[in-house]
Amino acid sequence: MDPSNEQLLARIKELEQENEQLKAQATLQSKSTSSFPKIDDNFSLDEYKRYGRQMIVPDFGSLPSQIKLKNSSILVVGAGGLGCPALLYLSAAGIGKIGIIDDDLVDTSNLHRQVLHTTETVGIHKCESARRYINKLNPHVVVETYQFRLQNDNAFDIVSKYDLVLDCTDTPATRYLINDVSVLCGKTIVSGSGLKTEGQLSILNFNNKGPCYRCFYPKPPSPESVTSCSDGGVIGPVIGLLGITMAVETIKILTGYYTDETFKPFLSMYSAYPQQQLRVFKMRNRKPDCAVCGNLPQILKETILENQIDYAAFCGTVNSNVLNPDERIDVKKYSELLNKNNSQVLLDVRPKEQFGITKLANSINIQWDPIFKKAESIDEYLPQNFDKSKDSVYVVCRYGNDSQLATRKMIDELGFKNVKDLIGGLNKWSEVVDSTVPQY
Ligand SMILES: Nc1ncnc2c1ncn2[C@@H]1O[C@H](COP(=O)(O)OP(=O)(O)OP(=O)(O)O)[C@@H](O)[C@H]1O
Ligand SMILES: [Zn+2]
Repeated sequence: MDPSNEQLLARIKELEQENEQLKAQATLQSKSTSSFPKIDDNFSLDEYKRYGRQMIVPDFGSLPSQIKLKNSSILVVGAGGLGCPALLYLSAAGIGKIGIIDDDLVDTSNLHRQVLHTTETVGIHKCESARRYINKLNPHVVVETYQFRLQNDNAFDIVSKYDLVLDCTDTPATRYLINDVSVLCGKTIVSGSGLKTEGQLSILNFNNKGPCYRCFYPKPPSPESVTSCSDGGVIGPVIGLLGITMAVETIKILTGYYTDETFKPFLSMYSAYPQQQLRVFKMRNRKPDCAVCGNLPQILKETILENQIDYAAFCGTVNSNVLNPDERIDVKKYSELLNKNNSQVLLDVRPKEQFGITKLANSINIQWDPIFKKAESIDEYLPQNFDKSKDSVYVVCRYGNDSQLATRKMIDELGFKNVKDLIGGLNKWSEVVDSTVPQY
């Protein structure tokens, strides 16, 4: 397509989206001001009816608890697999103000678990997609959205505006950032995570007295250990269940069910396979010498935060100095090379489940982890007359992170002289060379 037409179509799509947002806001405003007049100091008839079934549950705490929810504000970091179900139930429950921060756009691969987003909202900001859903579900909730990443330079301003923070990001770097900033701002954190068939939940810095994440894990892991692109996937309802339990705990905290006396730090772990299991472990109290929540003077704590790793650069990409430029190859160049000569070895270092979904022709699959642990096994898979000292090997993975680490290892430790990493992996291949290769 002519590039100017493409730009025009993209602009039309943007304008259509803006138009829809304006219409939705206008409808909402007219509804929330005129359709639901208050019948007392607190609620409209609609709200009494809407929240009645939870108000009558004795543990919930009746009308006073519902009023507390209405007067509460929460910040949900990440409108993904954990954030969507948490947002769904918390907005339905009647939290007064909900902030959502996420810089990502809705992708088709999100839809099996990120239940506020729909096929219709693919391509738009997750924040906006979530806001639309919540507005339809419960117009009494005020939704504030931040369509960018939470990072060092904005975290204090944003976190300090809310009563409680839900960490729904599941990324190690952001987990430390949310922890440190929330502790310094005195906010309780409800934190969740999930992978494959399992998940965990904990409450951190409860009432600014409970233990924080650094009481258990004082230092962030090294960038290399968290930038693997073999992400392992997750079963939708497993992460959904964790998001919902985060909503339950948030309600208990905001309604005052837990007190300083009754709250005991815990970590709950859910496994779906082979049989459902929920285990709750007691955790220890605050560590007096914790660098963030311990008994250090405030000024020192802030210095600790300032001197931390660059959170924005921490996630998503392997250190750019893992490989030299001559140890990497552009996917386009590699495809041209293939057209001339088809004899080089292409090593695919993804897990076998992913290799089973899609692969490039004539590739050999040896997963990055086993290569790392048991390097000699690579030789068994190579063609018989393969000469490590001169023959070429190209290494590919899903996004191009693991392949860099594998390439480094093969050159430094395994005696390969001619190894190159395919920049950007299969994803890039699908974008640039062959769009029939599915991105999953
Ligand atoms: N620092 C951050 N600030 C704002 N949002 C964040 C931050 N870190 C992560 N997120 C968001 O948290 C959400 C986490 O969602 P989830 O773990 O389900 O994965 P995803 O990134 O959507 O999916 P996939 O891994 O398939 O691309 C994402 O939408 C991501 O953009
Ligand atoms: Zn601590």
